[in-house]
Amino acid sequence: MTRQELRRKLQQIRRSLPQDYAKQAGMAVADAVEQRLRGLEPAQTTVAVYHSFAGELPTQPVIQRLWENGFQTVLPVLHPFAKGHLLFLRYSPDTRMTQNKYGIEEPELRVDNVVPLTDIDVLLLPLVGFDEKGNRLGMGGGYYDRTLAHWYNGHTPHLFPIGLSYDEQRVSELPVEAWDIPLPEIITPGKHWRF
Ligand SMILES: Nc1nc2c(c(=O)[nH]1)N(C=O)[C@@H](CNc1ccc(C(=O)N[C@@H](CCC(=O)O)C(=O)O)cc1)CN2
Ligand SMILES: Nc1ncnc2c1ncn2[C@@H]1O[C@H](COP(=O)(O)OP(=O)(O)OP(=O)(O)O)[C@@H](O)[C@H]1O
Repeated sequence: MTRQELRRKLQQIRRSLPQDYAKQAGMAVADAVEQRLRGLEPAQTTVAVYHSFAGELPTQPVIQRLWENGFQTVLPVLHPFAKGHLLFLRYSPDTRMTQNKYGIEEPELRVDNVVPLTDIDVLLLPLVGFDEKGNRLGMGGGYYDRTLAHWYNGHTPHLFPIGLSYDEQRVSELPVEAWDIPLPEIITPGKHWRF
């Protein structure tokens, strides 16, 4: 199967999961993320989250839990000029939001609210599929691949990436491209994967 075929198939599987199953899954992952971050000083720790869309595991419970614990959170925003790149902006309950070209909620772009990748401690990221080596298949924009490249090249010593996913999005082996960077960790409702 090609990447595009796999992407379509996995997206279809994810979209067909029942609503109550999705809700339980989101809560289970919120618990696991909370466990994983235990011991970190919340006020001093910045966690990049994302707003789920297109059948992704619901991240609202994760975001809610991080706020309850006092973590600093940021959300990805499509870069206004650099195609295929993300910016990360401060995100709190009173952040003014807008919708990007894909219909995903993101903070209004204000330069004061941009947080450099070097100031982010934990990068929670979406995926469409993953395999037993931590390889990741995304939506196809290369956005997170470009973000992960900074980490992989050692430019972000504090950053730690963790993928969030349904168990149903795992395949035994993904086709890998030169720019793909495997994730060190993925949290699903059923398992905490460390690669
Ligand atoms: N929740 C969430 N936020 C995210 C991402 C994500 O995967 N999930 N991204 C992670 O990169 C970025 C947005 N990336 C996207 C890339 C492609 C399409 C998209 O709809 N592309 C095609 C259809 C592809 C398909 O359905 O297979 C299109 O434009 O029609 C949407 C978002 C930033 N924010
Ligand atoms: N580090 C990079 N530098 C330059 N181009 C890149 C980089 N990473 C990915 N790309 C480009 O981005 C495009 C999309 O890549 P790919 O299909 O792997 O996206 P994805 O991982 O599914 O999406 P995303 O990371 O946005 O969730 C590819 O055409 C690739 O050439």
